[in-house]
Amino acid sequence: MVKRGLFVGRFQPVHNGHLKALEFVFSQVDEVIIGIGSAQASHTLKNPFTTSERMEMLIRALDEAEFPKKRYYLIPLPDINFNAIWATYVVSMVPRFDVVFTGNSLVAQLFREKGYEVIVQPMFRKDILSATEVRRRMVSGEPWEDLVPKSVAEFIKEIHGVERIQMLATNLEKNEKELQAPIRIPEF
Ligand SMILES: Nc1ncnc2c1ncn2[C@@H]1O[C@H](COP(=O)(O)OP(=O)(O)OP(=O)(O)O)[C@@H](O)[C@H]1O
Ligand SMILES: NC(=O)c1ccc[n+]([C@@H]2O[C@H](COP(=O)(O)O)[C@@H](O)[C@H]2O)c1
Repeated sequence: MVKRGLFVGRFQPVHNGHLKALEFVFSQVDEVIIGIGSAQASHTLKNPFTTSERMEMLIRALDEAEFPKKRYYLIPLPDINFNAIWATYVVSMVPRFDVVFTGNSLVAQLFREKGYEVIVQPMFRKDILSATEVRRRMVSGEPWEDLVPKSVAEFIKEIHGVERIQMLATNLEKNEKELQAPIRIPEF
């Protein structure tokens, strides 16, 4: 029987750390189930991209890295905000798997408590290879392209992703300023 591994991330956006982690996962199992976490979320500073955009990034990045499509499944996983039953919920949403690969300690704990084998995958340059850092650079106008696969950088440009994040940041700043502005009591 094929050995399947589960790997969950939000991929906001896909970066070279994810690719390194996935290379490791592909070296350990025959097939990889890639869960796209917080699938309901988009258009916020923490989760700027839609699930369909994140899927497209994964497909292009995995093509670029020459992982054959028949070796992976992409499955959107909306949050349920209910940690005690999250692992059971994931099991109900994806095909059978044998082992979980993660660097997220909560994900590791929730699956271990349900009796699953969990392998903590190695981290690669976490100081710069994190989606938080990619988004920070996009907002501040710093170069971010080297942190993501070439095909992902091209796709983000195609969909005007940087403009979207910068707009979200501007809107947030504007809303914060409005909230801080003194309330004017109209004169009667
Ligand atoms: N630099 C990295 N090297 C290896 N694995 C990584 C790296 N960054 C994230 N991962 C793995 O990706 C999964 C989490 O995916 P996620 O999309 O949330 O990444 P993230 O960069 O931590 O995101 P964010 O910064 O937005 O919270 C975890 O299993 C984590 O171990
Ligand atoms: N209770 C829940 O809904 C629950 C619990 C654990 C992880 N998750 C999700 O799994 C994903 C894990 O990815 P991160 O490593 O980016 O946190 C996220 O989308 C996170 O929201 C959800």
